[in-house]
Amino acid sequence: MLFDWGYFVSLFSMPAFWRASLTVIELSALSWALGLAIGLPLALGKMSTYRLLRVPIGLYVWFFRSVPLLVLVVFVYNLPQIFPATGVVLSSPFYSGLVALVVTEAAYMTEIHRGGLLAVPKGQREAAHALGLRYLGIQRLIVLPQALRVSAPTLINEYITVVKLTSIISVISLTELLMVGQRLYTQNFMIMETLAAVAIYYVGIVTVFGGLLERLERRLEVGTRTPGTLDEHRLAALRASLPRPPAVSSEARNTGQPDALRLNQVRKRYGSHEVLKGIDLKVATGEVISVIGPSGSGKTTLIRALNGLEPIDVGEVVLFGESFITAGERHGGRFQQGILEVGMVFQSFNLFAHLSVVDNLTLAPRYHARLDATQRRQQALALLDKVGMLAHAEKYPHQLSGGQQQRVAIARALAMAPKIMLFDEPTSALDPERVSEVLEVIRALAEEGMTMVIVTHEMAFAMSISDRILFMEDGEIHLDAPPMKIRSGEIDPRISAFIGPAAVSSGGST
Ligand SMILES: Nc1ncnc2c1ncn2[C@@H]1O[C@H](COP(=O)(O)OP(=O)(O)OP(=O)(O)O)[C@@H](O)[C@H]1O
Repeated sequence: MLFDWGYFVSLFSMPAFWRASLTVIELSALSWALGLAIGLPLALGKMSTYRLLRVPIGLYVWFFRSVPLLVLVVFVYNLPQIFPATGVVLSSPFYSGLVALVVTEAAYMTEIHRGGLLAVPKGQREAAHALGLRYLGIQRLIVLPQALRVSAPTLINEYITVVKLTSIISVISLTELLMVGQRLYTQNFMIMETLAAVAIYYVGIVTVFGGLLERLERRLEVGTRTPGTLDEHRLAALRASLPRPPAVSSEARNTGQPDALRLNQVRKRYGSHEVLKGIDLKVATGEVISVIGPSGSGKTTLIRALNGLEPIDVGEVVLFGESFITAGERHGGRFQQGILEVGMVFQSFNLFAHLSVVDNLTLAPRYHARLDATQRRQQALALLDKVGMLAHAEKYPHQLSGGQQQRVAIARALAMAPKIMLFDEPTSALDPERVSEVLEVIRALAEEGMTMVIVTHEMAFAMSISDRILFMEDGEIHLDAPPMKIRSGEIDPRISAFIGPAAVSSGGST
């Protein structure tokens, strides 16, 4: 039997096929978009620490990924037999098909989104938290934009799957493409020509809409964006238009003001391992404290406890004379206000990878509705200038070296005008030749009078910049002394050896 090309071609001008194509487009787009929207909160719920959310969502995903779509479609279409009230909607094959597809797609999308959400580094959530963003703000501004980019190729693939799955809805007599074709070939027996045309209609829909989504994906991809460095001429013009960066908000020390920070008997354990064993500490306004000690002694845990990134089990953190964090309590108005007064810089920078350098700086002020958009940008540029990064303002984090990223991270923390800066091993992830550029920025802040607590392994730097050095070991502070006392040799020789003779005798150089 020959292939009837004339008949085959005539099928592309048949209104019934075009109407059916429209049905397929509507059904697939709606199912995909609703599945995508519903899958997102389900994925967040499935990752939640609350069992009451996690378990039912897990069961939903397991069940609806296991049930064949065909079975579900027929079941939903016949639901009015049990619940007559549902007939208002479900007697329509389109809406029955839509419900079945959405229920199935939401289960698949939950897992796709979960993959995207897991791909966003935890450090970025912590950086956002340290900038005072709350859960929903962190999800909306940091996590979801990046998670969606990660899962975009799989989401687009899922759209193509949905387009093809709409053919199953023909089982309940929806006049989609396959149904129109079936009606034709049962009358004229031109099976091959009709099915070939049906296939081409599907291919056309997938090509057009899948292609559009892929274009959108490419536009959203930041990894391919490579804005350049500003040249000297533009840099000079920009610099001339900038305001002075905000001054460090520190009052003169020893003026009878309460301590900037005070820790009262802070304890923290992980399981049976007590990592902080009743830490008492006072940091006066304008003071620079360096925390040193062997690996695993609790330095990072201590500094993370100072801004609530790590909950404490016992004790209290007091900020400028007011209770800030107590055991088991890291929320409420005082905590949210306090967190804005404490800036944090992380070992691994934790810049927001989907935002340009300048947008990294404006994000938190925008979230907290500080200044207007122009002022925020001007302030951000001024801070970038202060850390020597103005020429790179429009770049993305992936375009920067480690030292440059860390300088941006410092400027980002400063954008919220904190009264205290915490540094958690700010140079540990850097190549040796990049260390000094970051240390110089920290030194400049110290000279301006910023109150700072710095966890560091840079002994000479700590000795040169600090008012006091804390030596931690096994969750306790074994030494709290000014560098002068360390240099005078009045301390435990073991600690002196840890600091190293070169650093002890250096008296200043880094
Ligand atoms: N989330 C966690 N769960 C369990 N144990 C942890 C956790 N975080 C830290 N610890 C443990 O607490 C102890 C102190 O860790 P911490 O990171 O505070 O030490 P550190 O002095 O900063 O070390 P380093 O200089 O190597 O960074 C270590 O024994 C570590 O294994």
